[in-house]
Amino acid sequence: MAKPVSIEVYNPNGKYRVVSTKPMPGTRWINLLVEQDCRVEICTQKKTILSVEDIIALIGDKCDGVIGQLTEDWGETLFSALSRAGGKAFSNMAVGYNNVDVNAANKYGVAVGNTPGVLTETTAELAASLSVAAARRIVEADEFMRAGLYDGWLPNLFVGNLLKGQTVGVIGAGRIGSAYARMMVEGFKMNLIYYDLYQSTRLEKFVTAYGQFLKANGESPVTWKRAASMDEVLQQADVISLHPILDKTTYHLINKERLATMKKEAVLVNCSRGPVVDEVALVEHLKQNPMFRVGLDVFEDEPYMKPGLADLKNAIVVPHIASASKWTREGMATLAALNVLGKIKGYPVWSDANRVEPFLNENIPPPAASPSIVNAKVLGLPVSRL
Ligand SMILES: NC(=O)c1ccc[n+]([C@@H]2O[C@H](COP(=O)([O-])OP(=O)(O)OC[C@H]3O[C@@H](n4cnc5c(N)ncnc54)[C@H](O)[C@@H]3O)[C@@H](O)[C@H]2O)c1
Ligand SMILES: O=C(O)[C@H](O)CO
Repeated sequence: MAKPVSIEVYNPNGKYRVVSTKPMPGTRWINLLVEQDCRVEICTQKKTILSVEDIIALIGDKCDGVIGQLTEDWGETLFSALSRAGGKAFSNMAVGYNNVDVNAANKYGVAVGNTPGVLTETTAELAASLSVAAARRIVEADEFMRAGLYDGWLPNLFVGNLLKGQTVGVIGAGRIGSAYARMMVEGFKMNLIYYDLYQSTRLEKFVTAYGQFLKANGESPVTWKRAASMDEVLQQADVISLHPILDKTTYHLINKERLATMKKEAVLVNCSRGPVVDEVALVEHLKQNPMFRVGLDVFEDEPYMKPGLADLKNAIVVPHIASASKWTREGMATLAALNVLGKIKGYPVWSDANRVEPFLNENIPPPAASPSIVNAKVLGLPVSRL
């Protein structure tokens, strides 16, 4: 029998019951639900990762929709519980939804939402920050300073890598990968090599135009290349950032063999999902190659790190904060709430999940649509004409 969970309730007499498994930033998402006759219940349990049992208890006997988190296991058990409670909608408060079994949701006719776009630039900025921090050894130097070890400028103190003129490699040049590539190309004048299953024409045009601009101003132009294989990126790039989705094709994409083909002084950044990298192999590679550096936002067995990683000076580790800017997190909460609300109210699905800005403007009411439902096609949901 699941233990009772503590909750905070808004608009107790609302017609539709919407549950959020976590308190989320901002109040707009709550107001939007309340204005549309929802009773909003927010789980305030002091437990970071809720179990399936905890969430079943939250769903209860009657629940129209749930906003959940990437730490939760949304599979057959939870979708059947939600369906039994009359629920028709679930939204992750995240763009990645590898924690969700979409086939199970389809089976129960539950719409699955995610939150693309609003976190693109914020996540790319963290990947760029980790790239610079790793290349220039910023965290190591900070620790050295705080430890009182600095006793004067030295020619060899914390020498790192110059980014300008080097090659940045992007694996998974979707929304975030492309935004990161633009930052590194424009900000540090790096050349680009990328690998994705699809061509990113917009990104290529951007780099071409920027290269022409630099040339017209008497500077060396930047270049781009779409690699035929991921291995080409790993072998040629000086800084490599991983931005694919996590699925069967990207699990352990970076393994022992591939690490061995990378440059000895390369920088590897992961802001996608932990299991994209074989972390045990990475720890061994970092030990063997002290000038190889990594910046990691995500880990294979979150919240844990593989043994040895925390002791390595050539690794920068942060706790899955890539999307953690106030604007983005509030926007993610809004998109997740509107995904659920849209399905409850029978609204159509927004036609372009890459253009969610109209939902984020606080000065106007959001469009009457669900911003992003990943299984809309399978469920045969209508698409907005707006
Ligand atoms: N660390 C964080 O806090 C954080 C924040 C946001 C997103 N993410 C992760 O980043 C991922 C990407 O987000 P996005 O909005 O850019 O998604 P996106 O769908 O726009 O981009 C993903 C790209 O990966 C490519 N891809 C898929 N399989 C591939 C493969 N086998 N090899 C190479 N490329 C492949 C796709 O073609 C696509 O272009 C999310 O799924 C999520 O897991 C993490
Ligand atoms: O997928 C996502 O959205 C992140 O991991 C959290 O922002």
